[in-house]
Amino acid sequence: MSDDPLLAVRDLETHYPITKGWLRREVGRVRAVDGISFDLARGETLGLVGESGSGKTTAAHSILGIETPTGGEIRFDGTPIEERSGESLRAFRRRVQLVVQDPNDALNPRMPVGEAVAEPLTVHGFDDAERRRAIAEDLLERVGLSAADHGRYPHEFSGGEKQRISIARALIVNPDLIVADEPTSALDARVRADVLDLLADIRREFDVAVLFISHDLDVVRRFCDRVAVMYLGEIVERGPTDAVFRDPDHPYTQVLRSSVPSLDPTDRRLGRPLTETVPEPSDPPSGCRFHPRCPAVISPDSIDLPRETWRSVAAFRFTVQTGELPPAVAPGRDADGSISADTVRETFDLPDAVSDDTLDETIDRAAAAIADGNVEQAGTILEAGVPTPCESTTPEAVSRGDGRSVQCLRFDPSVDADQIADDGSRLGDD
Ligand SMILES: Nc1ncnc2c1ncn2[C@@H]1O[C@H](COP(=O)(O)OP(=O)(O)OP(=O)(O)O)[C@@H](O)[C@H]1O
Repeated sequence: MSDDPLLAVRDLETHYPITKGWLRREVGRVRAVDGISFDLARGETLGLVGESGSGKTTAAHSILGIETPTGGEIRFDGTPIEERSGESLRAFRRRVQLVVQDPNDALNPRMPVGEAVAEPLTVHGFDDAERRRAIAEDLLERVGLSAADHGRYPHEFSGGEKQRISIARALIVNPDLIVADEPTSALDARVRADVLDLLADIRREFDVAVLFISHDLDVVRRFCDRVAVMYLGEIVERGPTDAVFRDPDHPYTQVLRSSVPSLDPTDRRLGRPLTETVPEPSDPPSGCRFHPRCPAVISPDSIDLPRETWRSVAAFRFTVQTGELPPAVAPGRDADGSISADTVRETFDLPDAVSDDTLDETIDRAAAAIADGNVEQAGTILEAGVPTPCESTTPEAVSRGDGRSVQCLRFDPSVDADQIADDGSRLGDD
């Protein structure tokens, strides 16, 4: 066995072209995965979490060769996967198996489940039919079904049972890595726990590594040794699962965690995003991609405000720029249509005046533009008058010890602590 990690992903990039016209001219790119790196050791479980659209499935499909990466490198057992061909490629396809969210996608409705479980053996040249059947029956039992289920068809099983069958099918070729893409999301809560327990058991029994993809932090916390948090194609935080979820460093992880009350109902230091709109991965924000939504976005040197006031000002800017204004101030509002700049200030929890004169004038002008129904102009005014270092500087990953790292300017030693306006380690709900 080599010293290389089982899986080493470096600067992986998978962009999808956006094309136009019958010549299919490329007019842009969806940056679904945009430079992620991680290692997975033998027998380890790594969770890849993030909201829908953050690039988790694209990352998994790139590793499996279902999608072709546009950049970076993926090494499996020390060998770049694009260098594999012939026997080495066949071995890779055996050693890495996929379990998908909906087991119906993995099972042919007209094939008895025993045959479905045994099918990968056939594909990999295992000719002895009787032996194939015996192995499949053994696996059906090991995933909690019965050898006698061998001749039954998928429709005779519940969703949870079908997922057990697809896990048996993945295991039959004795893989080193299972990529599990939302394997329990389609199941109801009780069955989900059973299938997770099964996955945990077989991982130990078969000593198989698992790349576990999920938007469900609770599930990842129960199952994974380590976690990598993805946002808009990038990994923004990583580390041992317990440590990351107990005390997340990245505001995005804090926001994600705050949407899962069961993770720690006593912890009130929760963040809410400034805006709900997730930007398009074809046009990600500059600097830190989370900055337009980040409740801990950093104020520039030039603006010195109490923290809560700065947060309201930043929320004002980014909400106006997304164009999704609260109904009270949105263009086309009911009533007689006329509102004052003061109403705009009130709606956004902005004080009547802020201590910084230039900023106060910016807010006035933007509020007046909104009162006139000119949201775009207000956005332009705020973009120029309410800058943040988070939009102009791309954060590097900063090591936080114990195998943790975070990609956030709040942890960059060169950023002035005054700008962060708290101790830099967490969001407060103060
Ligand atoms: N074949 C494709 N062509 C163009 N864009 C794509 C393609 N597949 C995915 N995308 C886009 O890439 C981005 C990342 O999608 P991906 O499915 O990898 O995210 P995800 O985190 O797995 O989300 P989900 O949980 O919803 O599947 C999304 O904006 C998605 O619309």
